[in-house]
Amino acid sequence: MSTVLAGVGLTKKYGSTTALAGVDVEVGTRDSLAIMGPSGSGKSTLLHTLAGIIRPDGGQVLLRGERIDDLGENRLSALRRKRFGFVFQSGQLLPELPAEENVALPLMLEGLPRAQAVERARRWFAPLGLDGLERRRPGQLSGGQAQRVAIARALAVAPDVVFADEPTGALDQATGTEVVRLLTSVTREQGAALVMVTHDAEVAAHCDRILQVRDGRITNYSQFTAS
Ligand SMILES: Nc1ncnc2c1ncn2[C@@H]1O[C@H](COP(=O)(O)OP(=O)(O)OP(=O)(O)O)[C@@H](O)[C@H]1O
Repeated sequence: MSTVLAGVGLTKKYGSTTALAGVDVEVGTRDSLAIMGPSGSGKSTLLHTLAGIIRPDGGQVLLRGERIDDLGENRLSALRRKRFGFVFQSGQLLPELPAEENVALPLMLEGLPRAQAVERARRWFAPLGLDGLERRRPGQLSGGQAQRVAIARALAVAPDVVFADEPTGALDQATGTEVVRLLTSVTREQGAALVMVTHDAEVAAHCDRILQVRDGRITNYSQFTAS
């Protein structure tokens, strides 16, 4: 496995609460990692630390071998925009923009002219089963369709890593399964790595590996060979 993103000896405290107590983790190209664990165990802190949103107190985050946790805020936010994609539980699409413009937005932020960005964005609709929904606004989409638009938006910039925080949390079981199946397969096809927090074991089972966190420590690392 060629490592894309690694966390080495990550620690984070909030006052007297230890959110991360020395975590080592890595993900590779076309690799997917699910982070599971009880409420308050440190899952979100770990995801946000790997994504350069939270700075660790100790340890390092390395993207393709280069340290990113000590970059200045401007460089770090530019890096997040270009090299990472994000899928949240819900509510991340801009309600006033059609789906295709929501997907095009990260490309426009990178300086691509609007027409080209929308043209590139449209290519994502068929692979994600969204054909014909390009001009719908988020309020005119089902929860599952909106999450698929969010996946397209996360992948539009061809990121190294996609981070997903409870991406199926607002969906029913069947829709959630369909969304996670697309998320894992499309991310893999694009050659990106996927890091996903979920409390749902069925959703986690779509990933190559599952990491269990408790009290800020990894307690179990399981690997699937047949995914
Ligand atoms: N900004 C913060 N300020 C203070 N304490 C925090 C902060 N963020 C997280 N914590 C604490 O750090 C610990 C880990 O929190 P974290 O959100 O990472 O857990 P989690 O496993 O994602 O939980 P959940 O499943 O409930 O979302 C918890 O005890 C939490 O209360």
